[in-house]
Amino acid sequence: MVTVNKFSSSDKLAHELGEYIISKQEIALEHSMFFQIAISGGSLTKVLQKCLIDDPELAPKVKWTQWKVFFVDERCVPLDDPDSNYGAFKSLVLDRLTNNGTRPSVHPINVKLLGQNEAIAKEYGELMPKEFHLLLLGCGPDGHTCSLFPGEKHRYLINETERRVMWCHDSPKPPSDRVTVTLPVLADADFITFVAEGASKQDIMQEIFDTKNIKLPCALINNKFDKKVTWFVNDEAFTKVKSTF
Ligand SMILES: O=C1O[C@H](COP(=O)(O)O)[C@@H](O)[C@H](O)[C@H]1O
Repeated sequence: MVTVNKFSSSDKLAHELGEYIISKQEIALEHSMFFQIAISGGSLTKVLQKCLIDDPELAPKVKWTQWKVFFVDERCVPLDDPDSNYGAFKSLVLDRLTNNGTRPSVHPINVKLLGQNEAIAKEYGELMPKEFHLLLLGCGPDGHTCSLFPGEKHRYLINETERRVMWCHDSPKPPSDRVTVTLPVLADADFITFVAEGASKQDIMQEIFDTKNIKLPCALINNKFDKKVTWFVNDEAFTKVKSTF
């Protein structure tokens, strides 16, 4: 069964998520030189700013120089484009690390290859470590995560068993061209953690947790990797869910 942590406020959620990330950092650094993490874009980036930068208790505990940061999905746009997941992480997190000596190593997609999206995905898959200590994922109101979207048109991404990063074309959510990790990356990760907040997530939470509709990528991931999946949700997002955790 997946673990669900529910919070009455976004501030409490962010603090507990921060504690959790730091605990995973410590576990990883017991046996590895680096904490290898891959993150989503979207609303998650703001939560990361809250817990890793703005939280005075947690910020000093983040061992940034030992972090290797990758992206579970990225939009095929320049890094300074407002749609870039790297760009959002840079402006909300990296640029706020005032001391240059405390920066993580961050690995964006190779934007020199923009327009050759298959090549971007291939290169990014080769660059990624095989095993991540932690994946931090979002959940869209349609049940997508990373750039793994529901529906027949995008089933080629969910069904992939070999390639670890793939080009997602015709994304239903703009921008249309993206790259995304596939399920083999999730299978090899130590921990998979979702963050979902707000009223726009109410219906999809019900479908994921009550109906358990595995046509939705988030519900499929719950089903396949249940023991290592943890959700951080707020009460507002979980209002319609009847199942108890
Ligand atoms: O397009 C994307 O959307 C999802 C969900 O975003 P959210 O703002 O609803 O949390 C995100 O996890 C993914 O990385 C991003 O590319």
